[in-house]
Amino acid sequence: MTNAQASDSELQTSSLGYSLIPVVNKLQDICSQSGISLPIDLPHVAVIGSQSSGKSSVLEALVGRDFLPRGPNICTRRPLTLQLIQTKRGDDGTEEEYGEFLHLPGKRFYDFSEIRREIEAETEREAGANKGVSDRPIHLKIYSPNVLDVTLVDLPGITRVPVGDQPSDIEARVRTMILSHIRPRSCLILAVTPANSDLANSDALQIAGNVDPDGSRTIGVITKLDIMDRGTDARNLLLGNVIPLHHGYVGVVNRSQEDNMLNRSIKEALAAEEKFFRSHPVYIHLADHCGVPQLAKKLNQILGQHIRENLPELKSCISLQLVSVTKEYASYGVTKESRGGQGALLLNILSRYSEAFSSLVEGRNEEMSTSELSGGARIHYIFQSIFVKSLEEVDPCEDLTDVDIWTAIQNARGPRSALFIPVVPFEVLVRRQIARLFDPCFQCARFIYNELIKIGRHCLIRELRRFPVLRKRIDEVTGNFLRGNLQPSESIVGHIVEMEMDYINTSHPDFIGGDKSLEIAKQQTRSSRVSLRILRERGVVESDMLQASERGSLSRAIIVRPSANGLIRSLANGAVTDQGSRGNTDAERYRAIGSTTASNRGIPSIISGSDNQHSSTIILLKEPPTTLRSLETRSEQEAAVIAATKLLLTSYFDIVRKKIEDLVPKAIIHFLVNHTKRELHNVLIEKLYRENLFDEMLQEPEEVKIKRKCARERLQVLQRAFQTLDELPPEVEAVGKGYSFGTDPIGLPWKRGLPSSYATSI
Ligand SMILES: Nc1nc2c(ncn2[C@@H]2O[C@H](COP(=O)(O)OP(=O)(O)OP(=O)(O)O)[C@@H](O)[C@H]2O)c(=O)[nH]1
Repeated sequence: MTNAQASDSELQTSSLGYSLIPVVNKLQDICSQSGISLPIDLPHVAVIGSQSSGKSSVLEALVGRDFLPRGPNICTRRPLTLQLIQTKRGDDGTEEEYGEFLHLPGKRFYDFSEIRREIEAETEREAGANKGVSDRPIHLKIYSPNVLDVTLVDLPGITRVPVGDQPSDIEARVRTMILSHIRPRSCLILAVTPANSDLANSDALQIAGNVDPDGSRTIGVITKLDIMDRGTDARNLLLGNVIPLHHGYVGVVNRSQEDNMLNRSIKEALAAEEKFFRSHPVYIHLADHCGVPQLAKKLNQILGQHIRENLPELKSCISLQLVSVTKEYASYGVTKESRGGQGALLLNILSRYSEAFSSLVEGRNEEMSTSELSGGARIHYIFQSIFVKSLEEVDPCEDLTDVDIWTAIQNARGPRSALFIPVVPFEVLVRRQIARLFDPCFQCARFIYNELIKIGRHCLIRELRRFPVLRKRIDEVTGNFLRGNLQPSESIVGHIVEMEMDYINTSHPDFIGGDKSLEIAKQQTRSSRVSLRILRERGVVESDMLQASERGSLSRAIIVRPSANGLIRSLANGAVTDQGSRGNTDAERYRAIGSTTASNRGIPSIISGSDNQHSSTIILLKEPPTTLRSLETRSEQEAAVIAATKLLLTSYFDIVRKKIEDLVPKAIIHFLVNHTKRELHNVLIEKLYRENLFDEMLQEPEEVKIKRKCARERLQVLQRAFQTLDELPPEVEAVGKGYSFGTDPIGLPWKRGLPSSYATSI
């Protein structure tokens, strides 16, 4: 190693933050690659002390550059905020270093002595040329690849006696100015005291004590050890025996005024300082407390600790990113190139699809929605709240009028009159009502089919996004299979209804039976007629009601005259009418009949013969009409028969309804739902697991491939970042003396290391 190299390295190691630069660089790389902004805001370092105590000299030595005005007659009269900004080295390794003032934006100072001149000039612009002091800071940024991002503040020195343009309260003003800079907890205080003054009366320590009474952020710096009285030394001061300080003291030897005049470089000054301490009989034993490099080390430890304290936050940021990128990466699934791998992947997907289908149907789905019903719950809803509920609302006599019932009874009776309820019309009517159940049953099966289609589409929805061809084929196969299963379900559902229609089991224990129904019906008819009569007597029944209730008796007395087509119809006893006289509704029909009879009341034309000479010899019967309909008017007995029939219908329909409500869902579950659930896996494998289809099935869109690649790269970066944080060099080890700006790292998660799930090789 040459001398020049050696002194270069000495200079570097004595620089503030030098040892931390690689660590911070690493962290910055981690952050920029992970897309996180570095959550570390290093504390700023303020240098305070009495005038000419050597503050600027200490600062320069720490930065390793000559750029500050120094000298017995040149003092700091405005705060100087020096922001060090780390820049990247050029690709060819070049190191560009320059300064820029806030008051001269865009102007770069590559010559550091020019920076010094600008500081002096700017000080004069604001504070005048005659010792005046101003609290308006000068902002200087130094850009260099060799610095740590940290801010240093050089403050005017404390002075008691006003000189030049200084106001009489100069001491108070400077103290206020210093306090405003060092009060924030994030400020690290370098309290500079010259060794040739009384430490017990140190201005720096006294002011620092105001804002940092426990000394947790103050470092004592003793300057001018080289010009102490002969025979005295600062041993006790440096060891903290005079005024103890949490972070202790460091003694330094800066360039003297003579050195300045001789233009001694910092390098030379450092070498001289080292020689001084090494050759001093007292200080040689206090190596930890002596020299600018030692001061830089102490500061670096404190800054390192600060970085360390911020690591948990950085680590948890990276951790969060790791979780989300791991998830994203997993969502793109794995790719398989070999036939075997493809086959296994396809099999796996088909199995999980079938499993997901069953889970959704059975309500075992892990991603169960809490906002709406899904899967099996919807099937249950369709059965119970739609199908069963609708069936319960069916009125078995809804579209059966009394006329319909009576017509059926008459037809079944044939030419005879019957005293009891005939079985045939009941069966005809009940069958007709049961047949109404076909539609809701088929609809129910179709609803469930639609639900199963939806469930199928919902299975592996995310995973299959990357295999659009496979998704389409799976949907096709599932759809076809479901359609195939719908057929037997509909068929069995149809059979269930048909079975009910084919055999009307009037011996069913729950069936009301003919006798009982007639008895109840008679009671009902009688009581309704009685109440009708009472109402009529009270004048409550309106004319329409009266008309309706009296139709029976009226009709019995009516003999219908020929209608337009000349036919004569007897309405008595069985009440028939022809098509021509039939109105649209029962009421209209009745009115039409009434008006016809009004002009023909009396002797029917078929027997009157008054306008026909030969009528006494020939009795002409009119042809019966093509359509014969029953009238609404009936005797009490007949009304009871109708009511009884209705009771029978309702009773029997209820029995059938209960059975259908029970059996149809069972049939649909068995033939459609469960059969699909059981066989879907086999069907999918049979149709889709073909080696010649592997490539086609597992074809991914280009977009997915790109996204997977990006996610993998980000994941690798984050894993590396996580690991790097665990392997930070000892520069960021905690300083034993407990300097702290806040967070206590003990027990925080950064120590736990890389979660095993992220450590999986990609
Ligand atoms: N011999 C010797 N001289 C020193 C030492 N430190 C500083 N000096 C000299 O003391 C004088 C003042 O030094 P500065 O660094 O300007 O002190 P300062 O505290 O910044 O001064 P103000 O800004 O005016 O308050 C300069 O001439 C320095 O060369 C030292 O350790 N030994």
